[in-house]
Amino acid sequence: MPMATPNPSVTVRRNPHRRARPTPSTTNDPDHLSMDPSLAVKQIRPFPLHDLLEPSDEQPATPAEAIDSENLRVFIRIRPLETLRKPNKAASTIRSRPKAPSVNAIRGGQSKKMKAVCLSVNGPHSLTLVPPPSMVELKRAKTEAFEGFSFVFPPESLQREVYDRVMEPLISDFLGGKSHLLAAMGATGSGKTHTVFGTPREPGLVSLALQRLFGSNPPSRSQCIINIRCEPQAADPDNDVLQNKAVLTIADLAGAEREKRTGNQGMRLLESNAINNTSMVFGQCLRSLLEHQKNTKKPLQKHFQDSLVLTVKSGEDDYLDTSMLLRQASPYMKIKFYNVEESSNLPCLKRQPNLITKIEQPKRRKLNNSDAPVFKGGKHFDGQSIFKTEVQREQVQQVENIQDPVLSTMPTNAEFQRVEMHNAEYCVELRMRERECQIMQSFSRALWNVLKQYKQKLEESDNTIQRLEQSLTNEKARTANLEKALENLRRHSCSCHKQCLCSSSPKFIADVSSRPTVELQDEAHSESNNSVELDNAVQTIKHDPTDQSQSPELAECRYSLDGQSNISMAKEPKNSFQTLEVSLTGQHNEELSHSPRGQSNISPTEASSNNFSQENEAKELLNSLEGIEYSSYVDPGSPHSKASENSLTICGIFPEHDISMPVGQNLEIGLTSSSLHGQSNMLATNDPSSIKFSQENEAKEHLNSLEGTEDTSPVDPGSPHSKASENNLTTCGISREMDVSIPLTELVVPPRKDTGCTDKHPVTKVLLEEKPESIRPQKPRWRLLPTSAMLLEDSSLDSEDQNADPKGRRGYGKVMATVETGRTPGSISLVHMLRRNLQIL
Ligand SMILES: Nc1ncnc2c1ncn2[C@@H]1O[C@H](COP(=O)(O)OP(=O)(O)OP(=O)(O)O)[C@@H](O)[C@H]1O
Repeated sequence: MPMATPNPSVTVRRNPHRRARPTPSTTNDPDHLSMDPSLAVKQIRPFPLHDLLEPSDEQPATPAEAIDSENLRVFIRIRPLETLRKPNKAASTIRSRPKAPSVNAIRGGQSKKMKAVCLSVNGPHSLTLVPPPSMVELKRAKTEAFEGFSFVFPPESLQREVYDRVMEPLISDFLGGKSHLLAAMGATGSGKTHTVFGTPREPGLVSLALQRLFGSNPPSRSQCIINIRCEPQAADPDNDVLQNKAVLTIADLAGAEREKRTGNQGMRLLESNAINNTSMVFGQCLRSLLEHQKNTKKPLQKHFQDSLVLTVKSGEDDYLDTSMLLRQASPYMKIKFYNVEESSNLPCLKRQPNLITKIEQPKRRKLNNSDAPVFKGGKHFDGQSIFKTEVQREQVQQVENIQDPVLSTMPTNAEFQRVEMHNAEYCVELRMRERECQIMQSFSRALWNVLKQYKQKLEESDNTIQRLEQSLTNEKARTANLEKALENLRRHSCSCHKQCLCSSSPKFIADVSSRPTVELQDEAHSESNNSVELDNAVQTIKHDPTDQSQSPELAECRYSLDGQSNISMAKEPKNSFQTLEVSLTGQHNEELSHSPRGQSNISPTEASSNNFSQENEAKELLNSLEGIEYSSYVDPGSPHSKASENSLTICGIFPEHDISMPVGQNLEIGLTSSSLHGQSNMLATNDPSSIKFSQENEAKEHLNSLEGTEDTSPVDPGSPHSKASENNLTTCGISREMDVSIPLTELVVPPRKDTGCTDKHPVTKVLLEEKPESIRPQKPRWRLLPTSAMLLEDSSLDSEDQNADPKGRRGYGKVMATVETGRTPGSISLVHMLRRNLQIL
């Protein structure tokens, strides 16, 4: 019972292949597949090659055609399926496919695992392509028959069989002096390489040909073109064969690949595209030959035989590849050549790329240069003249005449190779460049983004820097304002103290004139504190002598210090000598003036300063204060000495390198109210080694009378200054590293009974021993009280009783002591202070 067929129609592929028409044998008999396969093959109409090759206009054939002509030989070899078992001899015979299921029956029946095939060999020159049932159902394809092949090798054909039919004639012609080309063409994996090169066990065409010629090893896969050139060894007029340089070209072309099947990516994909392009170019070359042969005036001439071996796979999965190849290669069988014997002038007829280029270039130049004048026959025409056009036409005709024989010549094997290689290389290079461009674009984009980010960060950094600079400027302005405010605050504080002292107490005024440095610092004696601290000074002013703006202010600066105030005076190092004047007037004013070297009268307040004009004397004073040589000098004739009757003047002139008085020395000045002689009293302590008192005699007398002690300080009895200030008690002391304090009202000395000082200057001696090595006093000891309060203060000489009594009773005790001793309150207070300070009691 005949089997049902899904596709009763069979199409015979013709050129143009799109005009497929049903096979005549199947148009009227839908059950033709049920017939005997041999009958079915017979009913398939052969490929109408002659109809296609027939010229449109009936013209006599060229002499060459009449002499010798043959078509391009196209072989087809069907690769066996992997699971296909080698069929037996009977099954391998060429037979038609009666119906679709019978295709499997041809190969089937032997193994259930066998794949379905789409190809069936109809005969030695034809085959049938059967689409898969799925495509048939969708009516997307139908069965087609292809015929006219030089030979169809069934899957079971052997390598040797292929060689004998395909390669052996070429080798024979090659050895006879003819060039040939053999190319294997087909889908990937269809068996091109296997056919061309084969394997060691099954050598291919090349191997067998080389064995025939020399014997050599086959090359590797992929696209490979082998040119075997026959070189004449010697000129032999009798042997025409060796005079020709015959070339046998064997090409193993790259197989067309379907990307969906291969799944190639990246470089493999690019390579696959190049391979497909190569196949396409090769097909275009063959199509060009096919189209060219329609021109009967210019028949294709060749001097060698070309052959093409098509390799196909017969599996259903390979239907598309096989169909594509068959459709593409079927028209190639119509290519007809007119064989010509290769002669010595043959190269002249071949395409000469260099010659064409040389000819075409001047033609293009002249054609493009339309404005160039053209001379002919002595006449001149511009670029638009008709004569010029004729000349150009002649030139073009000349070029065409040159090209005509070239175009009429079939491309040689080398030209095919060059075209293929060139196109392949060009495609690969083009894609590589595209890829490089893409990479460079990506890199440039990334680099641009990075640069943009860096630029943004840089702008942010600039903005931050600007903000910081602005903040710094603001901070500087704020700092300047704060300094000004601090300066104003200091001035205000000074003025407040001054006002307070002026209103209620004797003033202590530090008057800084030409060297208005209140704090004196000596770098040469940096280990000591070169300050003169007036009690617990809180006012410290540094003055830059170069700053003129400060001079007037500081010159008038008067520091009125109470018990918690200090004035530190520092000497600048490069001054040769300086003068410190501490003057106590009758109004209890003290002025400190600090002047540079050479200025003896530097105190701006004449009533309160004594001047030293002689440096030598100042040095002596300093030396005597240092225990070596220090002497003070008071100008007896100075009117200032008379004006400062009730003042104590301590003058020191400090040599440049031996600023001993202020360096590391502190001056303590005890000031009491005018209790001894009804006038102002001063008590000052100085270095015990050398002190000069202006009124030392009187002071000693008072002290001796009060305490019974002796002061052996040298005093110039003839000094008019001493006479002028006879009513003052002046005790000056400059002690190293000791504070100089000026209690304006009361000098409170802590009792030091254990002090057994026998020095001639017990006051300063005690102070020297009492004071610690520290630069500043640890805590304030002096209180600044108004004179009136001091007068009412307890002046009891009994320190123990005083300490024992409560504060509220001190005044009472002082009054009582005054009554008992018959001393004035001022003297009692002075004695009290001396006792406590000097630890005499
Ligand atoms: N006629 C044949 N008989 C047995 N095996 C074959 C035959 N043809 C091809 N093969 C096998 O099929 C496989 C693929 O064959 P081959 O490499 O020659 O294909 P190809 O067309 O050259 O592929 P590509 O285009 O990728 O180079 C090989 O393993 C080869 O041995």
